[in-house]
Amino acid sequence: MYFYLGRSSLPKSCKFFSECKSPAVYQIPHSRLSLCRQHYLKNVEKRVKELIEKKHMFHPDRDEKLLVAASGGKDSQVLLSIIKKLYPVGLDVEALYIELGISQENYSQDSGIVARKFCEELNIPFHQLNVKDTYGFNIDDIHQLNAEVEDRKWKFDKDPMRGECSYCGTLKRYMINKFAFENGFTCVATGHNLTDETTQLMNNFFNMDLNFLAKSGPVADVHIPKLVPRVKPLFFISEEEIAMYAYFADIAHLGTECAYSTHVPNIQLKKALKEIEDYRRGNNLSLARRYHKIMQPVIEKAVHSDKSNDKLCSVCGFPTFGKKCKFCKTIAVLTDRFQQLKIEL
Ligand SMILES: Nc1ncnc2c1ncn2[C@@H]1O[C@H](COP(=O)(O)OP(=O)(O)OP(=O)(O)O)[C@@H](O)[C@H]1O
Repeated sequence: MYFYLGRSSLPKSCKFFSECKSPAVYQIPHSRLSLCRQHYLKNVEKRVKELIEKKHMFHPDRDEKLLVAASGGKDSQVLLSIIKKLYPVGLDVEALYIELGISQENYSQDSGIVARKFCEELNIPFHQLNVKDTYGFNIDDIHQLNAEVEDRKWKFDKDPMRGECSYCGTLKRYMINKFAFENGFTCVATGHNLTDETTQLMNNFFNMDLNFLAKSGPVADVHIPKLVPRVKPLFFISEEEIAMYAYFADIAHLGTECAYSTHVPNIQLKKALKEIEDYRRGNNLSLARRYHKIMQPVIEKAVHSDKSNDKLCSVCGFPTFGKKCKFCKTIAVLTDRFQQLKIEL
């Protein structure tokens, strides 16, 4: 079987230095290189390894402890598998799943089961945290709060309600970092891919959000006390390539999309970038590469992005730019609104 994917016709045999006579199964979108199954898997692993090494993300020879944020989706499942393949021994790797309480289509429960099972297969210690057990409410509750606020036509001018995805992102980022810091991890890896990153890049660009533009990249938060450095080893691998990797390597993952994420504006942006990619092949990869090489350093300098911020939140003691961190402010505001609207949790 091979994948044509609407591109120019796929040569019959693998083009891996003309050494391989196996049938080609997939053509790498940006380079048009047609490869057999085995060489395609190797090609992706090699590109991931190169980025890990170039950016000094982690290495078995250093005394490090890596935490992979595992969601059960294809990106983090592929990431777990590649890390274990590249570093079968010597690297201390564990995984963390955050149970967010998204019940539609059993999304959260199934995601946790898939992630846990795969970690057991790979022999990676697996941890799970539950948002509701920790903070008293979950994403379903926030969804209900949003609906009630809209029904009653309430307005909070100072701090308007945001979409579920925005709260979800704030909760996940905070909980993952807190767990990593308190358990001695030296690095957190997530499955963010090229498609996620270019979509976010364009979103930040359209908003002219220079602070976010300055921060974007495969490595983040290296010099901030109590913020464990975050790395994205799949930064230059597209969503399509990851889906193909998962298929050819037979990696189990949850195919369902979160029901709350289907209406976010970024979805339209992602579609637009895909259309551009269809007639300007390699656009996303060159956008990400050139942005980080040419423009990001200029923007970083212009906004004096303070990478050495050492302020700590007056409530939780984790990093912040103001007096209170965004997470503590969010928790306080939401707790207050659940009480005002008498929503049972
Ligand atoms: N519930 C979760 N628990 C732990 N980590 C998570 C969770 N959700 C997302 N992540 C981390 O954040 C990354 C990006 O998540 P996002 O929700 O954008 O999903 P995605 O791009 O579809 O990735 P995936 O295919 O891995 O779900 C994931 O790859 C994973 O590393």
